[in-house]
Amino acid sequence: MTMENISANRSFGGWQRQYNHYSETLGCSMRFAVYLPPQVEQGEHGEPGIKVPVLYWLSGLTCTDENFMQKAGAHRIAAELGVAIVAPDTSPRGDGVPDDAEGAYDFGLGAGFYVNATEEPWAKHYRMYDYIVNELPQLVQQEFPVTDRWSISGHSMGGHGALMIGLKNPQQFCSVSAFSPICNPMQAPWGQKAFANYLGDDREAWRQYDSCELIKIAKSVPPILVDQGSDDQFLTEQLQPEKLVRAVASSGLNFELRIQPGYDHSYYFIGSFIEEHMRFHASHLNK
Ligand SMILES: N[C@@H](CCC(=O)N[C@@H](CSC=O)C(=O)NCC(=O)O)C(=O)O
Repeated sequence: MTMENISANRSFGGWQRQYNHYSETLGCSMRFAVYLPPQVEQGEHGEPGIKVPVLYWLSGLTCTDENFMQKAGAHRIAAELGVAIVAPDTSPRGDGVPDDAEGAYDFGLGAGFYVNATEEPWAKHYRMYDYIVNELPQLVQQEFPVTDRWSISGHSMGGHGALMIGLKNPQQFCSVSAFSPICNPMQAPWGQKAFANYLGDDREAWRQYDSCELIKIAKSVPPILVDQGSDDQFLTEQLQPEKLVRAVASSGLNFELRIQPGYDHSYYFIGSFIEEHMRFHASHLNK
C-alpha cells in the first residue's frame, strides 16, 4: 500500500496532514486526513516519541475529510491527550464512480452511508464499511506511529456509521461516540433512500447496518456516548434518538445519551462538546 502526502500543517505542536492513496476496496483514489499529536515526535522532557491510540472520525452528508479537522476544534485536546485522529472521506469519488442522477446531497457522492453496496451501479465502488473497518486501519497501522487501541466517533450519517461499526466490531474499538446520529436509518428518509439504492428492497439486508436493530441483539458492546441537540432541524424526521433509547432499555449496556438544550445540527454543536467526547475516548483508550 502506498500513499502520497498532499498537505501538512503544524497544529498545537502536532501535525495535520492529508494523504491520497489508491483504495483496492473502493476501486478509486481516496483522500483522508490524520492529526498526529506532539507525543509521536518527542516526549515532554525530550525523550523519544511514542505510539499513540487513534480516534476514527466519520463525517456526515456532504462532508469530506476536511470538515471535522477544520471546524470541530479537536486538535488542541487531541494534542493534550496524545490521541491521533483519522478522518476519512464520506464516499468513494473520482472518474468512474457513479453519483445520484440529480446530484442530490443525501445519496451518492458524499453519502456512502458506511455500508457495502450490493446493488448496481453502486456495488463496485460503494464499499465504505469494508474501507473503514479493514483497509484504512491497516494502512494507518502500517504508516503511522499508532497503537492498536482505537475508538470511533462521528456526526449524523457518520454518527450512524460510528455506532453501527462499533456495534458490529466490539473487539476492534475501545469506545464509541456520536453527535446527532441517524439512529434508526431503516425508519428514516435519509437511510431508507440510501439503503434501498445501495442494498436493494429486501429490508432484511438493511438490518445489519441499523444501530437499533444491532443493539437489540448485541451481547457486549464498547462504552457508548451520544450527544443530541434539542433544536436540531433533523431531530424528529431523520435522527430519532428515542428509538435508540428504547432499543437499549433494559439491555444493561454501557450507554449514555444526552440531550443538549438549544443546540442544532451544526459543527458549532460538535465544537461545543468535542472535548468531552475526546476525554471520554481517552479514558477508555488509555485503560
Ligand atoms: N442541505 C444541507 C444538508 C447537509 C448537512 O447538513 N450536512 C451535515 C451533515 S448532515 C448528516 O449527515 C454536515 O456536517 N455538513 C457539513 C458542515 O461542515 O456543516 C446541505 O447541503 O448543506
